[in-house]
Amino acid sequence: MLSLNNVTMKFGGVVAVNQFSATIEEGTIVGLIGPNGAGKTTIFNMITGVYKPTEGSIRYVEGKKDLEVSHLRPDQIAKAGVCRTFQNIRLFKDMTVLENVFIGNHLRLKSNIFEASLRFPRYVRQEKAFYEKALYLLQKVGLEAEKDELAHSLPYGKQRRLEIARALATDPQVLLLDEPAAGMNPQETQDLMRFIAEIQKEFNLTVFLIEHHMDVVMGICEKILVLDHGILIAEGNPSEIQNNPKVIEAYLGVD
Ligand SMILES: Nc1ncnc2c1ncn2[C@@H]1O[C@H](COP(=O)(O)OP(=O)(O)OP(=O)(O)O)[C@@H](O)[C@H]1O
Repeated sequence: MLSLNNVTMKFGGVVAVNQFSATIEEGTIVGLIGPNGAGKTTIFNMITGVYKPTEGSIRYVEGKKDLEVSHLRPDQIAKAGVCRTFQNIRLFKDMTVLENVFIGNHLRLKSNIFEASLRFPRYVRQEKAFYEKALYLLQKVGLEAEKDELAHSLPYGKQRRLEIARALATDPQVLLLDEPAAGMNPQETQDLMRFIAEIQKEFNLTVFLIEHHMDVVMGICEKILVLDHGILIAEGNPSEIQNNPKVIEAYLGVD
């Protein structure tokens, strides 16, 4: 579970996020929507340690873990099980599809550099397991046939899937997706929705996603949070959000 309590983020005079409180329950898919500049990506940046909130707390509780995320570095947060994709795709463009996923595993590597360079049995075993896992994830995202192609040669929709596969390779418990359907055509968007719902079940993930495609948000999210000018103006299930006058005025009505 992620719990944000009265979180505020100020950049100089700009209050990007203002006293934001929300809970993202374990095993759910939650959407974050709102007009451009509402503060959505800033919330992701605080959850992943890119920014430290000016005020408030962000707790990540799962099993025996109970962490104050705002005290941790981005790598510590990723290692604790919170992983993300970015609004602008950030792949290793000159690496192959398989290498991109393989690299995601390295967060979980147990061998040290000495064992790796001498190819100790423990390292070789791990490498083999990672290779199989990377292949499995590529098959899951429908990119097995492209495994040896360079990441930048893939069409946009497939690059987005690859980014998700790489994030999954880190064994996250919480997956943050920043506009996963951006730039996708309606068919790719439909496929992506199915895919997110599928991986959520299979890997028992908690998914928190920012998205402008309302069909994605309304189709797969159990709960939706609506942000406007850094303030949470509504929270509810898809039909509650679609019928909320404040949301229609701030966002849905003007789309
Ligand atoms: N590093 C920064 N320095 C200064 N201002 C920032 C910074 N990051 C974000 N902001 C400002 O904070 C506000 C919220 O931006 P943010 O990117 O979080 O919005 P968003 O809801 O994700 O928008 P979009 O849908 O366009 O991606 C904006 O006014 C933005 O200019």
